[in-house]
Amino acid sequence: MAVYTEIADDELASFIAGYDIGTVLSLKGIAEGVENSNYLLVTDAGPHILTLYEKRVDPDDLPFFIGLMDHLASRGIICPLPVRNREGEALGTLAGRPAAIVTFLQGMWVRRPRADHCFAIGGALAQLHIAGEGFELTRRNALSVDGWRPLFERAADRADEVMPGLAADIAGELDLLEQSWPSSLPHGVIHADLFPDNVFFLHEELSGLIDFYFACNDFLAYDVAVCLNAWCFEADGSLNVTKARALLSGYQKVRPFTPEELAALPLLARGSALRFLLTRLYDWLNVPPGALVAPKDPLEYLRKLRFHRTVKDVSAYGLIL
Ligand SMILES: Nc1ncnc2c1ncn2[C@@H]1O[C@H](COP(=O)(O)OP(=O)(O)OP(=O)(O)O)[C@@H](O)[C@H]1O
Ligand SMILES: N[C@@H](CCO)C(=O)O
Repeated sequence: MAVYTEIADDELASFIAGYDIGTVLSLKGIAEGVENSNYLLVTDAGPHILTLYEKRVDPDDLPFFIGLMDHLASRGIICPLPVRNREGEALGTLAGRPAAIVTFLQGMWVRRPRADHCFAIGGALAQLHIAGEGFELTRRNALSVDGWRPLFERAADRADEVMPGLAADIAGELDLLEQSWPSSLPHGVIHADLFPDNVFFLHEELSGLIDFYFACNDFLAYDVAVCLNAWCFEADGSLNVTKARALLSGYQKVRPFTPEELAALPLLARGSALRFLLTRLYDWLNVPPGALVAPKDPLEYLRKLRFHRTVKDVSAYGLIL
């Protein structure tokens, strides 16, 4: 459960008094997520999500995230809409943290994605990439290749507590990725964290995308690589080729890959695996005292990384060249 910051009743009451959303009926910490503190806020106007932004969110990035949700929603992507207070502001301060209220989306995330879910998410990702065109703000991806070494350096001396030899394995991978990372591929706004727990389905249909707090400008195919890793592997660490093919086909149907993107995908998948290995490793070693959070397993991403090291081309992901 991710609730890092508790909210006092009087603070909540004065925060909500600035909005036209009625009076508070209940506020419950949400037992999911690891990044921010999320609450289900029910008022007599209905359910909302109240988010307090925590450590990994730079407050200067919040206008990008809020503006992006508005932009994408206006172009047909089903995502939370920031709720504005009477002064027209979507961002405020609550319990000493930057805070926002967004609309509540119906649906549930899928614990065990099937190939049809993967096909749907591929299509939705491509739609998101197209809908992101024309968004006027930009945000550098702080967790792309040039952010990995500084992150590793903050965890390196304790990495072998998680698994003997892990630090050396990561160091070798970093060297390789820094040398071979692509310098130009089609780019635009990416979600960068579109895991199953950030995608809702309702009655078997994709019903919404959430959690835009890693969104940034980067290679579009890197976002595909993030999804490939998050949606298409089995619990035992093996790739499910049927799911991978479904995800990539769902994407291509909406936005065909360029040959350069296809050629780069195995490397992008390695980079994406390393990115989540590193953030999970750091979080595993640095759980804040008293926080209600279950850190995620870094080694799941080491297994994915090792798989991609064996991949020669996208036929390993079920695509026919
Ligand atoms: N707009 C929304 N509508 C409905 N439920 C939501 C909404 N936003 C968040 N939630 C609920 O809160 C949970 C955590 O939200 P979110 O994924 O944004 O948190 P996070 O801490 O940033 O998580 P993550 O670890 O995925 O980065 C979601 O799994 C979902 O149950
Ligand atoms: N989706 C991330 C957590 C949120 O950044 C992970 O599974 O590591």
